[in-house]
Amino acid sequence: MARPAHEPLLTAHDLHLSFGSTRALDSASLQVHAGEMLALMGPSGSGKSTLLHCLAGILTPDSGRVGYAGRDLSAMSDAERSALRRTEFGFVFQFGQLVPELTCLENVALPLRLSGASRREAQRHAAEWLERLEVADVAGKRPGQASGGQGQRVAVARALVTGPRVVFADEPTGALDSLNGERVMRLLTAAARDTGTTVVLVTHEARVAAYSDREAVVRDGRVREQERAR
Ligand SMILES: Nc1ncnc2c1ncn2[C@@H]1O[C@H](COP(=O)(O)OP(=O)(O)OP(=O)(O)O)[C@@H](O)[C@H]1O
Repeated sequence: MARPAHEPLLTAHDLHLSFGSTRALDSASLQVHAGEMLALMGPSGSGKSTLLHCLAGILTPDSGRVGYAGRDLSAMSDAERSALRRTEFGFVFQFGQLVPELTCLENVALPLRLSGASRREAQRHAAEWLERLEVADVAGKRPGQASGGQGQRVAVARALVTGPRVVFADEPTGALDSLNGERVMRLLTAAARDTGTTVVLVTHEARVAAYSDREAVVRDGRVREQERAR
């Protein structure tokens, strides 16, 4: 059934999550609309990554509800949640998401291969995405032979190659110098806008958040400032 256009694509409602005695989320609520790019900001340890992981169905909150496209993530089985992550979501992290033994091309082709695409088709599509992210020259290299900035652009290509509806990015430029960080953000933003992909981004850098449509500030496990339109 089609959802009304104004309904948010992703919602977190009153999330609580503790790790032992650490209260990581304390009544966190958030809404993300289809096609928007939202930056989660806030001090270190405030709960940004935990909130991102709950929205992406990687972590299950102790209480509260995460909704995606009108479905309740907490009501799904583990298998349903992992299928959703594989088919609808893409991920970019700060470090280590590429398989070191595979070439950059094979890394980008991997999610397509896992969804059943032929090797040839997957590699053709992967090569297009490497081109788009301006890293076609590292296609045959292993990630260890690429620079940090190139590696992150390969990671963005890998996150987008399956045509996800949402990309979750946790400090995607955190390990890069400012020039490379800007380049990753420029290309990620352009690709997301072209394809209408929703992006939820965790960053502590204002110049990275400046690429987003909207910023939400997480403090003490709660979203303190939301809907601050840019
Ligand atoms: N797996 C875990 N086990 C125990 N404590 C955790 C775990 N993950 C997060 N925490 C704690 O939960 C709180 C929130 O962590 P989280 O990583 O969400 O913060 P953050 O805002 O993303 O921080 P940073 O900007 O430093 O990455 C912190 O106090 C952190 O130490």
